[in-house]
Amino acid sequence: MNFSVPDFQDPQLAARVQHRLDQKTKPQGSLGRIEAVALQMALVQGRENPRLDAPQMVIFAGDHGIAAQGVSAFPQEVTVQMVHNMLAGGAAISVLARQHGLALTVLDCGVKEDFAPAPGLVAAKCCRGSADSTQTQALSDAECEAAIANGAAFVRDLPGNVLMLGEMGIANTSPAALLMARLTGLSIEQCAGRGTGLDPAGVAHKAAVLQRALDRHPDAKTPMAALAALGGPEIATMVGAVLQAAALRRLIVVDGFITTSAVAVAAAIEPRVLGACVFSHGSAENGHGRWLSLLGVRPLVDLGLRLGEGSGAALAWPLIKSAELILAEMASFESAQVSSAA
Ligand SMILES: Cc1cc2ncn([C@H]3O[C@H](COP(=O)(O)O)[C@@H](O)[C@H]3O)c2cc1C
Ligand SMILES: O=C(O)c1cccnc1
Repeated sequence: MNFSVPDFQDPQLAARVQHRLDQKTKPQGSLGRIEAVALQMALVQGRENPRLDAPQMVIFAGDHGIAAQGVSAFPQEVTVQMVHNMLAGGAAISVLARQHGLALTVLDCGVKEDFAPAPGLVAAKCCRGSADSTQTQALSDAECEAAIANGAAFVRDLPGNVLMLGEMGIANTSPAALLMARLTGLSIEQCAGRGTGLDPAGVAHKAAVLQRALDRHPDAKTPMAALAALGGPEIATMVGAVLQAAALRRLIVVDGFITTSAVAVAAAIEPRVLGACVFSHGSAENGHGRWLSLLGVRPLVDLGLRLGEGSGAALAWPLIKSAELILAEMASFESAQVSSAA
């Protein structure tokens, strides 16, 4: 596994782009975070005139053995059912992807059942669902490596220069919370949340289960060891996809808590990936805000979302697109013959 991710920090390019933004017909800095996103996409693409081409929303789907411990409010078969719903165009992400012209692909990273071939579905199984991490490693080392390679290979073949992260997998807030606890050192209570809608007793049960998983794997400390012991198929596949997308200078739009877990593992392996990531929203899931602060990043919007599926990334897409167009199309004081500040 060797991803050569560029150093997106280029002070000279940044100064040139900032100068261009400052010359546009507006008070300096008045477009706020939109200007920061424009600057970021220039640095990611390594050019003064970044353009966003064929954004790809990818739903990484997988199942989780830890679901057997009653850590989700929904049964495991919902993963398969929701994949069908997404392919049929009826899920939240189907609606939002259609609305915004985002190509939508479901990547089967390790759903328990097999799917018949279908338009918009790509098979990349590393396993048929992870094992229960309270009992054994969630993914064997070989499965985890296969998942990372699958994610990287998938992104290499993907058109466009924007990767938008979505996921589907009943119980996957559990591996995400486990990875958060292991990577940050925070207590499991600070990382585990309601997921699909557990009540307080359900959250307490989930935290107790997750503490057992952490205790079962005390030596899984490196990012790769933690990912295999505590993670899951769609998270591991996403880690490979994120590393590969950053290596290819693609902008990565991160959705909620689960996609953040994959980005955090990728960043623990190669910190430069964070430079390629735009975080769409602050999820209402308990640990998310805390994790984003520790990663030193700020989400674009806060809409009280707690769905996943890439829904927040899709909702933030128009803001990201606006940043591109402001930089590309807005006139300067000189070209529009507007007087600049006195
Ligand atoms: C109908 C339905 C649609 C969803 N779409 C995304 N998720 C989200 O909820 C799951 C994670 O929460 P937990 O860890 O509590 O199971 C993931 O599938 C995530 O994508 C859904 C969940 C449900 C029930
Ligand atoms: O933030 C998320 O990604 C999330 C939160 C709850 C349930 N599913 C996903």
